[in-house]
Order: sequence, then C-alpha cells, then structure tokens
Amino acid sequence: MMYTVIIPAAGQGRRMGCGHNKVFLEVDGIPVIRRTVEVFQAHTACSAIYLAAKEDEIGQLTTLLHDFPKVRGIIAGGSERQYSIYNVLKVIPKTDIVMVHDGARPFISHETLDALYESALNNRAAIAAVPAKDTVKVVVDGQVSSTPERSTLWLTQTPQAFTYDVLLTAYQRAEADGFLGTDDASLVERTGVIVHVAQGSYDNIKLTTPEDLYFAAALLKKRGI
Ligand SMILES: Nc1ccn([C@@H]2O[C@H](COP(=O)(O)OP(=O)(O)OP(=O)(O)O)[C@@H](O)[C@H]2O)c(=O)n1
Ligand SMILES: O=P(O)(O)OC[C@@H](O)[C@@H](O)[C@@H](O)CO
Repeated sequence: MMYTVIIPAAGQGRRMGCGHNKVFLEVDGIPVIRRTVEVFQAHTACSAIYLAAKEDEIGQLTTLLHDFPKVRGIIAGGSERQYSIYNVLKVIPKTDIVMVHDGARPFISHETLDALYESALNNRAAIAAVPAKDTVKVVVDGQVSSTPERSTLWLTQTPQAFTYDVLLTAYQRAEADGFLGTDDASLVERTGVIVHVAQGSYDNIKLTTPEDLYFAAALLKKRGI
C-alpha cells in the first residue's frame, strides 16, 4: 500500500511580508517548496504528489518542480487553505491513504511520515503534533478567561493522514455545512471519526513570519544540509 500527498501552496504569505508567496522563498539557496516536495519524493511509501497553486503561479511551480517524477498534478487552489485542499481532493484518483502537508513546512522527517502512515492505516485518521511547552490561556477581550490543563494541549502540525473515504466525507460535510476549519483534522473530528496523534518533532515548523527564517537557518545548520 502507498499514500498520496496533497501539498497546499496557494497562499499569499501575508504574514511573512516578503511581497510574494513564501513557498518560493529561498532558504539557503533552495526554494521552500522544493525542500518540502523533495522529502515526499524520497519517501518510499509516497506514490503521488499533488499541489494546490494560485492559478497564475501554476506555470512557475511546474517549472520549479519539473524534476520530481512523483508530482502528478498542480491544481488551482482557492481563497482559503481548506478550499485549496478540497479542489485537489476532488480530482485525485481514489487511493488508500491521503496525507495533507503544508508547502511551508519543509523540515518534515521520514520518521514522522512513517509513524503517521502507520497510524492512518491502523486508525483511519492521524495527525502529527507536539506537546505545548508554554502555558496556554484563553483570552477574551484582553482578559484571561481560563487556563486549560497544559498536559492536554498539543500543538498541531501537518502532515495529517487519513483514509481517502474519511477525508473526502469530512470535506464534503464541511462544504455542506459551511464549516471552515484551520486544519484538516477539525473537519474529520466533526464527522465522529477519532483522530489519533503521532508525536511529531519541534523541528517541523511552519514558515509563517520573518523570524521563522532564523529558525530555518539554524535547523539547516544543525542538520548539516
Ligand atoms: N488559500 C490558501 C491559503 C494557504 N494555502 C497554503 O497552506 C499552507 C499553510 O498556510 P499559511 O501558513 O497560512 O500560508 P499563507 O496563507 O500563505 O500565509 P498568510 O496567512 O500569512 O498569508 C501554505 O503552504 C499555503 O501556501 C493554500 O494552499 N491556499
Ligand atoms: O494559518 P492558516 O489557517 O492559513 O493555516 C493553518 C494551518 O496551516 C495549520 O493549522 C496547520 O499547519 C496545523 O497547524
């Protein structure tokens, strides 16, 4: 059995403030999106890679990723991450397991991919996450309203891995209900399917704001890449 990965790369990168889509940013000379796709290209259990791109960036991405044979399609995304992923999910061939992974998370490891894939095969739904290190407050109008027990709080990453049927049903139901979530698992949770957690790595950061580029440089140095 193998899995297909959907990589959303159709964002604006507004918070990065670099004036263009951050997935094209070069980190130590290599564009972020090439770094991300490379990890899946080299992962044995991955059979196909599909990306969501802004319509006017499909050509640029096609050129940039031309030497990755597992890239089977680059599809026009939507105005929200969820819509971008759904546009891809609707057109890919049916498969056993589908993973979703942010184009802006280039430091995903094969170790995490192995753990997630295995969990998705066994449990139908699995996410990569790490325990919260800080104390997290619920804040309403500038005032603390509660302090959830930290041992129950996990910071969610991608990849998130599901059986094809579980993910498609969740996206169809979200569309029917007009529900917009900030990750894929939240769509699956509302269908009643139990989502399992595979311990991820603190290295698997999402490049979101400019200071993340300092962390990226440090991570590359640590890996000797
Ligand atoms: N309409 C969108 C929005 C986001 N993404 C992708 O989803 C991933 C995670 O989203 P995020 O970090 O929020 O990226 P941006 O939306 O680009 O960032 P910002 O919110 O700062 O504009 C990124 O790889 C991004 O390209 C997407 O495919 N389609
Ligand atoms: O900031 P946005 O809501 O566009 O995207 C957030 C998602 O990428 C994020 O929820 C996952 O990476 C899981 O943390």
